[in-house]
Amino acid sequence: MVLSLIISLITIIFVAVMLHQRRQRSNIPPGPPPRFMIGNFHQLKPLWTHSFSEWSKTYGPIISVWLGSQLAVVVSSSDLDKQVLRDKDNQLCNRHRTARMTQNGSDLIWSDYGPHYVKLRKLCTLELFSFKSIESYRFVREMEVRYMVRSIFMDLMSVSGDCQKPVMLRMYLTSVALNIVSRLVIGKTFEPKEGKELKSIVDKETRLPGATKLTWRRRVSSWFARDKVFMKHMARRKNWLRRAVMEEGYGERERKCFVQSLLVLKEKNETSEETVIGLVWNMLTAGADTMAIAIEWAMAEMIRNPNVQEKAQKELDSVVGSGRLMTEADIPKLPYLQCVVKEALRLHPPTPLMLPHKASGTVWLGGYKVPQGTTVYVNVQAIGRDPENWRNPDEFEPDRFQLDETDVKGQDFRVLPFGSGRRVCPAAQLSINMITLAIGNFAALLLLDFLYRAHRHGREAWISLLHEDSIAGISLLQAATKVLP
Ligand code: HEM
Repeated sequence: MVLSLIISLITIIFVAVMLHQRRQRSNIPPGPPPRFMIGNFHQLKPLWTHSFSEWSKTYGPIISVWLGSQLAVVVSSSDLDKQVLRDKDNQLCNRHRTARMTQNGSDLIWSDYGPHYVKLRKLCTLELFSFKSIESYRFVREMEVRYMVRSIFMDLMSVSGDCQKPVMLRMYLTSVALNIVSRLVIGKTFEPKEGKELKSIVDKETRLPGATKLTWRRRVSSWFARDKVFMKHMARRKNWLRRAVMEEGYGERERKCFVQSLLVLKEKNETSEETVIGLVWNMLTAGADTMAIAIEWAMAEMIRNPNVQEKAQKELDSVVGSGRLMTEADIPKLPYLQCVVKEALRLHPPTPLMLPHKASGTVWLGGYKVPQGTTVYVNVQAIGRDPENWRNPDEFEPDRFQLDETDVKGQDFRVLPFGSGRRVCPAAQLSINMITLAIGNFAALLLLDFLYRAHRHGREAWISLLHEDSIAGISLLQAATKVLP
């Protein structure tokens, strides 16, 4: 009797769940058939953007993907990204938070759109990313880039004899980007020991559940162990931030910095320690890798396309000459170099799926239903390569940007490396300045000297440009590029 009651109850619950799921799935965009419980996890490649782009070819520019029981909708056309980021931005500007790693939304990146978010965004815009603030830190960027070019050069010179030791640009780029962001945010650079610990924390974070580079088996198994793993990781991250950012004599920084303004707000009880720590973490993690990846790709494409490199160098020669290094003041006079940066960001956006948005209510996109709570991804990598919008979309042709004043900061929906709308990257201008400055300095100085040196020594010279461990998911591994003429 009891047994048959239990069986009937289980059957009723099962049928109710199935009916609910079926209702949920009606009218949603098409997509690869999901499996019970795991959805499409088992089909996802380590770089999700690749799977999404392939599925879009089969199912169309708006697809459904099931991440376990969580529905995600991915859009891959400029018409649809306009709907997500402009027309229906107010219903799609919340964030999908996967774990405690996302600060429970007390920071800026993972906060839902609301009074807390608006307050933080305003603070960041005024204190960090205003025109005045960006200008006031110009000397820091120029100093750091020069220092980087000099250390690469010195390291190359120290390579002895026939040794073809590759130079890992990523190493220098990540450290220069981190130095720039940390000076901006906490008014100092990290000690080598602090920097090492930060790197180890970030590396660990990419291997935690929710990270994109896990196999589906590890993802599913770690899903169940997530609480314990997260708690341990978060405690480590918090301790590091407390030590490196908050405690160590924050009053004695080189100059006024963002964290000081945050701590004043905290003393007045206008913000919490969690938010201060969250914001600092946001900037350090959002800033360093993205800029490094963009510069690395721009360099890789210049070396793959000697005609582009030659044109950029000619422009630099005529504007900057050989007597000094390029500065940010030269950028307006270097239109071709600006096009090189735009083209690198079009073809290789460092965050190819942007950051996940969430539907705050039911939204209709392209005639399909997107239920409340759905995670929405914009595949900016696929959109930047859409043959509907771009001629020879897979080719690196900076000239395409010379014909018109195409914007890459969120106004033109065919190319959105920084996103668009309410959640657009607040550091777009800062990043563009930094990338242009870095490749201008590389192109003007490093490559020419490098070629000269290689030629003089009558041997091959190699720069290893890309490496495996890229957050944005660069698939080209260890591409050692031959640079002899
Ligand atoms: C090439 C460099 C960069 C690229 C391509 C990039 C790209 C992006 C993208 C695509 C988003 C998400 C937009 C959306 O969800 O709609 C974003 C958000 C964000 N980025 Fe960047 N970013 C870069 C550099 C930086 C730097 C240097 C910083 C800080 C110093 C930064 C801080 C942020 C923050 C705080 C957000 C969250 C904004 C919000 O949710 O309101 N980014 N970025």
